[in-house]
Amino acid sequence: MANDDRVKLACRGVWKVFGRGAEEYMANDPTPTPDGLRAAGLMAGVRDVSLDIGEGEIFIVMGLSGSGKSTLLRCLSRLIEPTAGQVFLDGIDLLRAGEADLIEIRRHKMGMVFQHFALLPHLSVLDNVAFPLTIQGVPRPEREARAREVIELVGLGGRETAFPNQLSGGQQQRVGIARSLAVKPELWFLDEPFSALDPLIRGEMQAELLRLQSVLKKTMIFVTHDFDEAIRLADRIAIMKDGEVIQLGTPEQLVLEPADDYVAAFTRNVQRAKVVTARSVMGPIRNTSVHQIVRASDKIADIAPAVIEAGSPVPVIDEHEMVIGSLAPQVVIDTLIGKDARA
Ligand SMILES: Nc1ncnc2c1ncn2[C@@H]1O[C@H](COP(=O)(O)OP(=O)(O)OP(=O)(O)O)[C@@H](O)[C@H]1O
Repeated sequence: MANDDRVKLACRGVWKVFGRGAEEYMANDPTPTPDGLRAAGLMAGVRDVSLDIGEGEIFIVMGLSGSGKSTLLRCLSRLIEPTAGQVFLDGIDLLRAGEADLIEIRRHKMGMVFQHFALLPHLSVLDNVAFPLTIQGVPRPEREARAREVIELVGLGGRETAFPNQLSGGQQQRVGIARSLAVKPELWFLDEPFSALDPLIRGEMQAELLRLQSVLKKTMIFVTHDFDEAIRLADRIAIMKDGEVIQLGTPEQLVLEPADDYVAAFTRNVQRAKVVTARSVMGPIRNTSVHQIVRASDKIADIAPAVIEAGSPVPVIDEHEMVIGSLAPQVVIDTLIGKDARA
């Protein structure tokens, strides 16, 4: 997260320990080892996680099955009660909110999308999407207008009267997304929302999500076990293993400097040129007569043809249009073929 970004959601020292007597055990030993817990018949789904998630950020939680992703997401949304730790939404301690406040916060500030969320089979697309507003007591004309707006937004305009069983899996997922957006959530939790879809539809839905985000600028916490999906969507990725966040960084940071073999195993098959930026591989400023120019934030894959075509080093500019380095065609080629250009 950039320094000047506002923190929307934060957590400090969050633990979720499963098993009878977990609270008492944690009260006696606030930093238990996995072995100690096992001996007591307990198990930590989430171990001591602290995060700051910026407003408008797409924050991905990634890891193998059983690593604790869903449990962390549920703790952050307080769908389940953490055993220890704090969660702050806009600086307010969510774990101290009373039941009534929590219902209000969930209804008005949080949206949730799950892999298998139940659309109501006897309700039309319009009524499914308007359903959360019905619960809020929003009058019919207003809730239908809002529902039509979000149905349009997710590309289902014209299908308002269809029933769920008349829609494809991808379309049903769009209805679920529209329904979660109907209440204009500030925080959007998505737990493996596209995992049940075939690869082609999945790719379309990822593109759709990025398009929606460019318009809506929600704070998004998105769980996936698919690293390709993570790097396509993420501003930052938290990698989880055995309940812990073992690395947190941009896709580029994870690919260039994986913290350990577990992270490296995810990044191995990633096309480096799709995540590495000019800033990471550029050389010193050079005098050059080339007319081409690239931005420090440009991905190598996107600028490769232009730089190779230029035939000699191309100036690199930052967000203030200042020249901060140069990018040589050979470095671009090395990145494209997966050779570590920084070596
Ligand atoms: N209610 C529960 N009681 C006991 N153990 C649980 C409970 N819920 C989750 N766990 C355990 O906590 C660990 C983390 O589970 P979690 O569902 O968060 O993993 P995940 O990374 O989301 O996995 P997946 O990708 O398979 O959904 C797992 O070992 C799981 O068995």
